[in-house]
Amino acid sequence: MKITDFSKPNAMEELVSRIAEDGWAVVDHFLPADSVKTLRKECMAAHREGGFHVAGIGRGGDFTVQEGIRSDEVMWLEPETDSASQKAYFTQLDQIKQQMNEQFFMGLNEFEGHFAIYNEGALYKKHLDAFRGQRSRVLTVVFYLNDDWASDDGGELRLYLDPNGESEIRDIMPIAGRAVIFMAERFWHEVLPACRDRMSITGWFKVRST
Ligand SMILES: O=C(O)CCC(=O)C(=O)O
Ligand SMILES: [Fe+2]
Repeated sequence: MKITDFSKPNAMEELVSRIAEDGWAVVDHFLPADSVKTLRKECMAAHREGGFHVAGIGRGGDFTVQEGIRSDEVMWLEPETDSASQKAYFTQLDQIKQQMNEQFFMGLNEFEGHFAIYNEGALYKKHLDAFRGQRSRVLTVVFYLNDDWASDDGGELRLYLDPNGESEIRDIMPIAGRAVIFMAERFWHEVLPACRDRMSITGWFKVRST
């Protein structure tokens, strides 16, 4: 699996062309290690303070909590945050947005995202992120905050590259500083259960709905 190293020169060009060509990309060192560490601390502190809620499926009147399908807890991020690390994350995302819009006319607009904690054993079964009939969520970005993640910890993001089948999959470990970016309407994916707590920021770029 090709991984773009964001600490190397020309990584941004490589990343945006991979998203444009393949529809998905994996990036390591998306933020400096100390920012990732701070984000992890902020995530844990907010959780301790009770800021999270059990995630659900669907929207508005269709919203339901179904722990057999999805069992993470989330807390939405505030765009006007005081946190320097959250600002650094938003700044990185903004660069990607600008490049995707300038080079590939993607029309990405606002970003909405949340911290997520998957407690030991939690999962998110195979799904698509874009709600049917709505074209607002176009690009998914998942960013991982987990130190020292080992291959037998589980918790991989399983990405299905073939929209019609299950043969072409990629299992991606949720290691600290790694981002996975993919087209929200195109890629089915799931979160496999882990044997330890798993933390991330998941979010979506939207296009203006007309
Ligand atoms: O945490 C991940 O790897 C993916 C999370 C996800 O699929 C979602 O929140 O929609
Ligand atoms: Fe998802």
